[in-house]
Amino acid sequence: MIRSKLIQFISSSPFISPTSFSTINKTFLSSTSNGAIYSIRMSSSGSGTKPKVFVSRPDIPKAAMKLLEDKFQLTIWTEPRPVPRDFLLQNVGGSDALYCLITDKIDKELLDAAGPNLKVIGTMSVGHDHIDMPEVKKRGIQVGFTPNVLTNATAETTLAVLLAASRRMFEAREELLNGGWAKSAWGPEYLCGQELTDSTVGIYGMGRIGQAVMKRLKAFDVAKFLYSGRSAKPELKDEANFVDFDTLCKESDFVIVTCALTPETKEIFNERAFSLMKPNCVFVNTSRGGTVDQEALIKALKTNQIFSAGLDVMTPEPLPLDHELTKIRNCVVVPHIGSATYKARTDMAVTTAKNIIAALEGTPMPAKLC
Ligand SMILES: O=C(O)C(=O)CO
Repeated sequence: MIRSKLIQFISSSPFISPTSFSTINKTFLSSTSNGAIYSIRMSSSGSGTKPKVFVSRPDIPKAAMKLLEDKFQLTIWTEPRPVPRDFLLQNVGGSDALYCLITDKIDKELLDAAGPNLKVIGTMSVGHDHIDMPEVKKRGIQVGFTPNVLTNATAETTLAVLLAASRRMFEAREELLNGGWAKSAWGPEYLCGQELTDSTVGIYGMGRIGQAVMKRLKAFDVAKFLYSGRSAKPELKDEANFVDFDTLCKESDFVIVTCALTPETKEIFNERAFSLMKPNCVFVNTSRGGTVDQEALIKALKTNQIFSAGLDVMTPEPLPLDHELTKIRNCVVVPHIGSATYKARTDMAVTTAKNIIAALEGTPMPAKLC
């Protein structure tokens, strides 16, 4: 309310033209081509010689901001939501580095807007499908990312959605709240689900996160682990069998997707893949929504072709409130919280800051993508 009043006041202020900045305690206001006024914070006067870093979110863990503030002139988007595209395009120009998130699309248009000074992009993520990598490489821009530090948190989330989907936790809560439990009481088949004990678990994409998921699932007395993806990993020969994609779909009681989104994995879980799966199959996705043909998944869930799904990722994100996925009984959906622990997010932010510092100071990045 106060903010919208402030914006109204600023909009009608004769001192602020559509392209000008106005100082309010180091917070600057800028309007976009459609007339909306947003604010950014600048960490120093702007006339210094420090390299310029655009930070696309204000709620970056403090430990990382401190590292950046000490060395650079920062321009920081001030609202805890993704920076509007047109605003980013208008304000990123002249930056030496860009601190971005998976919600920021880094494409040719954005790189053009940033201009020739841009030397490094630090993405606070392990996934990088939001970055046009060929274009970035062509321009000689370095990219840093955050592998390893979010592996455990994401593996934990994978288990959480797997168990919620296999043991029908969302349905159970609904029953508790809507009186269903009061009606049926304890019943032999009431809210029964699928058990991991003696099951076959298939992991698609046995990278760092896939392996961390397998390690945790071993405690559940799984009978067999299968995995599929680009290539077999000899070091896993005693723990899991490398199989082709169809075998993974056909033989697994749980199919878990932990691969990166690439042109090869785009919508690889399609109608045909779901038709191969067992009716008791629990499908879990904590990678990217784009690996799934969502209409095909919805059909497979509605027709009980598979038992249930646990999804941390989907298309689009955020999911509209009335989206079909939110209404399907046997689908557990959570809002992309894979790496959402304080520890992981702090480590991701610090790694991103260190990547940017290293690139701008000409030393090796802790986690370099290119
Ligand atoms: O790091 C990533 O790629 C994420 O999806 C954040 O959880």
